[in-house]
Amino acid sequence: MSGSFRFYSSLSPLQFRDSPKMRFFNPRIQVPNPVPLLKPTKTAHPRVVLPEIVKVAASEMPVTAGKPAAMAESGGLQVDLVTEADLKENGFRSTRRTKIVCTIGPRTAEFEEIEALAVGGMNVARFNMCHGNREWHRDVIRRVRQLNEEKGFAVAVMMDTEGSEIHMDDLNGDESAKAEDGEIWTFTVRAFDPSSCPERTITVNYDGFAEDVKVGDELLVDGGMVRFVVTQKIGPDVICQCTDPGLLLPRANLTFWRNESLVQERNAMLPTISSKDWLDIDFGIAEGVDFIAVSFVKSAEVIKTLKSYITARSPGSKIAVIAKIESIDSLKNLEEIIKASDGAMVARGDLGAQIPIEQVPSVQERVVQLCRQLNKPVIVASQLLESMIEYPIPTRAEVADVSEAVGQQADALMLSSESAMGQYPEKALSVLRSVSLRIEKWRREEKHLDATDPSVVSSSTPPSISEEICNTASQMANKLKADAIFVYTKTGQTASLLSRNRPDCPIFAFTPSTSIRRYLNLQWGLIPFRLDFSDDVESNLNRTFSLLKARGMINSGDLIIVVSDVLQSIQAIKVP
Ligand SMILES: Nc1ncnc2c1ncn2[C@@H]1O[C@H](COP(=O)(O)OP(=O)(O)O)[C@@H](O)[C@H]1O
Ligand SMILES: C=C(OP(=O)(O)O)C(=O)O
Ligand SMILES: [K+]
Ligand SMILES: [Mg+2]
Repeated sequence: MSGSFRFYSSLSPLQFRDSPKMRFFNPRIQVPNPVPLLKPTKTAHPRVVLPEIVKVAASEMPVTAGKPAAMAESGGLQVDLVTEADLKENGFRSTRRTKIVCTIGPRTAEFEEIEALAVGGMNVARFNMCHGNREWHRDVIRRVRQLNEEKGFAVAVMMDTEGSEIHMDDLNGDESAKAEDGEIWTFTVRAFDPSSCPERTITVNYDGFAEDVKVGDELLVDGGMVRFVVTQKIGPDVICQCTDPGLLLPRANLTFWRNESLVQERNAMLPTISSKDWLDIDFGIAEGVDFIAVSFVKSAEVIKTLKSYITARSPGSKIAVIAKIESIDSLKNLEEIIKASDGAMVARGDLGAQIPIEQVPSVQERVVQLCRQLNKPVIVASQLLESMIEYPIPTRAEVADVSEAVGQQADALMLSSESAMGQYPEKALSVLRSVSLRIEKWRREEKHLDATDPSVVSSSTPPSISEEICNTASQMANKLKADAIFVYTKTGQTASLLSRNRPDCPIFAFTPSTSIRRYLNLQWGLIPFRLDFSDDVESNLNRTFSLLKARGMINSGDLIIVVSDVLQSIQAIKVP
């Protein structure tokens, strides 16, 4: 305890303006407010003079075109090779290794709100096609693009499909409905005018609903937030009695269980990608999203189909396909699914409604490990900071859950309702950020004490040259205690292979493509920059040294391991 308070002792805790009682000492974790601390000092280099916490936090510092130049003048750095345009184009940088995905919703859809998330460290903005309409999504996605262009961010856009899940409809415009213990409710596929919908009646989106359920089945809303037992079936109406009361929310997901197992009848045959999803995918391709996350993937086939579809529709497109692991069927085919995909998401919300909840942590661990082996980025999603939808500070248990995912070295953590419709999106983001930085640092220190740490990744068979180069470069960087790895990469592949090794130092990745830059922004430890490569290798090196020196991210005398996928080489260089 004293350790953590010493760590933060020079900081003022956040001012909890919305909750007067929080102004007094609160034993729950104190989150440093990054903003006032991060102003670069005019006279000296932040990395040299600031205390430890600031040294870490300074990596989250937004750098605008003007500031580094001013810093550079006073610090005597040579920025002659770095143009203002380079600095602007490559705006905000952070050396936090764990990336953050934020779901954008009504609470975070305005330009200023998205900007606040980007400044707060959002790497990927996620759009859930379950909610809103295409016009809404189009407008907001364009705001993210505009922000990237104007301020030099590399926030990637992820579109998440609705999928063929069974869910309730929109509650006729009501925000929620309360189901009390013992009450009788009807779930039906009938359609009603909003004004004529009978009381305690919920319409369901899946036509086969009444055929699939049996009297005696348990009906779980949102994975068990509210429970019913089926007492009677009358034509398309399923009559249920409430056994666990609670709030019914619009479009809440429905599963039914028989003898303590998930019921999979005709609903198991629903297509993973529905007709509406295909239209959403066309929309995503047209809007140039960076990632498409596919809900309720059951097998590798659907991923392969989607990837061929994207290639046919948009040849040369770089849209990456992420498999959401949330369906019970996906667990049987995990390896093939992940191999076929460009990444995976542990979608713990629905996963916890499809398998017994106590099995979710082991599935998470398995998926994270498998993705690392197969060199695919992995996102741990849902309920990380659920209480922060309402409260400005997380529970200790939530902090422990976040720490676990960071300790597992997942590529990214995701906020859902916390950022989409919660009261404290920026605070939730700041908790993910500070917990990530703290646990990453702690893990590096622990590793140095533990000589047996087996963080070397196995090679594939047959071995590939780039994989061996990246494994060796990462080991070299660790052994020589290098300050950074620089990688010059055209396709991003070499950068991914370095990230997969989870080296101790940050990996600065330079690529000529803005879309690869955004794609790399999801991956652990990569700090991607866009840069036109010249044919002269020496000049590329000097330009990137100057660029990062001007930002205070490296210093003269630092040891850099340089990897290039064009030359297939490793070099160890001291920064001039
Ligand atoms: N585009 C949107 N429009 C309106 N509400 C949204 C939108 N995206 C997310 N939300 C809200 O945020 C909540 C959390 O988002 P998410 O986790 O993506 O969805 P779900 O709860 O359906 O799994 C949703 O239940 C919904 O209330
Ligand atoms: C991320 C998830 O998917 P969605 O929010 O789309 O239900 C989940 O189920 O955890
Ligand atoms: K979804
Ligand atoms: Mg889901």
